[in-house]
Amino acid sequence: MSMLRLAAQRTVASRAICSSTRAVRPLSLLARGRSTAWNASTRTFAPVPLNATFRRGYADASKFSRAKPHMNIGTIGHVDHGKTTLTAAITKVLSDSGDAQFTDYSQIDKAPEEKARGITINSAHVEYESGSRHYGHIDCPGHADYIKNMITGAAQMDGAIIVVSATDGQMPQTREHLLLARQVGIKKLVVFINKVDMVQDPEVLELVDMEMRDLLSTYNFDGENTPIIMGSALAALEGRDDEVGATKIRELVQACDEWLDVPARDLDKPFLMPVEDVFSISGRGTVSTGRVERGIANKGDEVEIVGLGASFKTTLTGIEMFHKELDRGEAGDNMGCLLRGVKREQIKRGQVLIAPGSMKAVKKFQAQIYVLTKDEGGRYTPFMSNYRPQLFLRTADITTSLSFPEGTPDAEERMVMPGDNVEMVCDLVHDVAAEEGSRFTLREGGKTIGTGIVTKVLEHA
Ligand SMILES: Nc1nc2c(ncn2[C@@H]2O[C@H](COP(=O)(O)OP(=O)(O)OP(=O)(O)O)[C@@H](O)[C@H]2O)c(=O)[nH]1
Ligand SMILES: [Mg+2]
Repeated sequence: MSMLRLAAQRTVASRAICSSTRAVRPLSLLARGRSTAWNASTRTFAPVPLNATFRRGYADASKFSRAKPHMNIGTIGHVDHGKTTLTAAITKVLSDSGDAQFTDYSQIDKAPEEKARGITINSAHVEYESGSRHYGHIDCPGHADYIKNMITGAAQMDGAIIVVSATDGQMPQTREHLLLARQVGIKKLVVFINKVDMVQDPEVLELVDMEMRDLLSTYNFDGENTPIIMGSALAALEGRDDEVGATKIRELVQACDEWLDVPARDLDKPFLMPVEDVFSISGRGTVSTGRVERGIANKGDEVEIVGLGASFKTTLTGIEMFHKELDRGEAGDNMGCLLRGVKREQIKRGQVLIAPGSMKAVKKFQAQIYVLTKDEGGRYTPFMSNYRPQLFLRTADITTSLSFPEGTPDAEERMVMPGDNVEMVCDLVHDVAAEEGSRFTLREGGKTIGTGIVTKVLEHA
């Protein structure tokens, strides 16, 4: 193991990563079309401005087919382990059988800063099909500075592929992403041990495999039975060494088909879609994108926008998914909604679109919180009442103060230690749509320090 760790440290030390904490808007399915869009007649991606893309969607988009069940998955894992290469490789291998449009690496990491630094910053959406499913795939950033974008991406996934490099073995964001995946409700993962072309010693691969199984179990995934595929995303992308390249990609997709479950969709519950991103389309209005968490929305339905100070109603005048038009969106869909008469400034990430009256914004709630230990990437030291971390709930990111519930003896002197499970009161700076059972993550200074679940709403907005 020491060899692996040493190799890992070397790799990290050798990476020249300038650290920027600039907040970056994630790309969304529609944002992806901001610079390229699939042209069915020429079978190529062509540069198209966003506005044109969305308008074109309405002008000539074909209908989205529901012939195969739709599932949202994506790539997570430590920086540089090959998530984007794997994403591109999947579309390449599946495009050979006509089940995907090849999306090259440079079309996924296409922002100038991503290209300059060779890392993913924004999560990106691609789509492909297996024999039995239609997949929406979100490629997440691995760099610790962009965990915020990773959380937003992972929050939309029903299952995930965790990529780990055979040369490094598990690394800090391998662990943190697993924990966050668990927290946002991902139940099953498939592991892809990448870069096997760079490892000659089979024992090293065995060790990475064993360690990943242990780690999965630590975070309450099924470590014993989770499929682990070993291959080389780069070989597959470059069309060489089939036995570690294309063959392994096909095995990976098959493992996703067989192991990851399409979750039971809450179609009967009232509609809820967290806002992931917002665009303004001149001449048409404002579009909000996100994954429908529950329920159904039909074109023409009234929806309410709730959270971050907003609460108003509007009409859904259009629904689009992967540039194809829909008459209705349902739980699990990753879609864009055209909203009547809403200005771009009126809606932002962190709010939700809901069936009118089905949920309220809250300012204060009681929650059961688990505080991560330093080994889990959390705090080294305890904290006290009035501690103020960032609270991530669905796509919202809000400062909260934490205090002990009324009546707690010696509340002022009480300390919360890393590893503690505590009941605390969250008093939010802005209101957010939440209810009992809503899950959230607490972060501070670039670290995940806790996870929690709302147990009782104390104050509505
Ligand atoms: N030798 C080898 N190199 C690989 C393989 N897969 C990816 N790489 C290289 O590893 C580097 C990082 O790959 P990316 O796909 O950008 O990694 P990533 O996980 O998306 O990185 P972030 O998104 O920044 O977290 C690139 O130089 C790839 O060419 C592989 O199978 N073998
Ligand atoms: Mg990447």
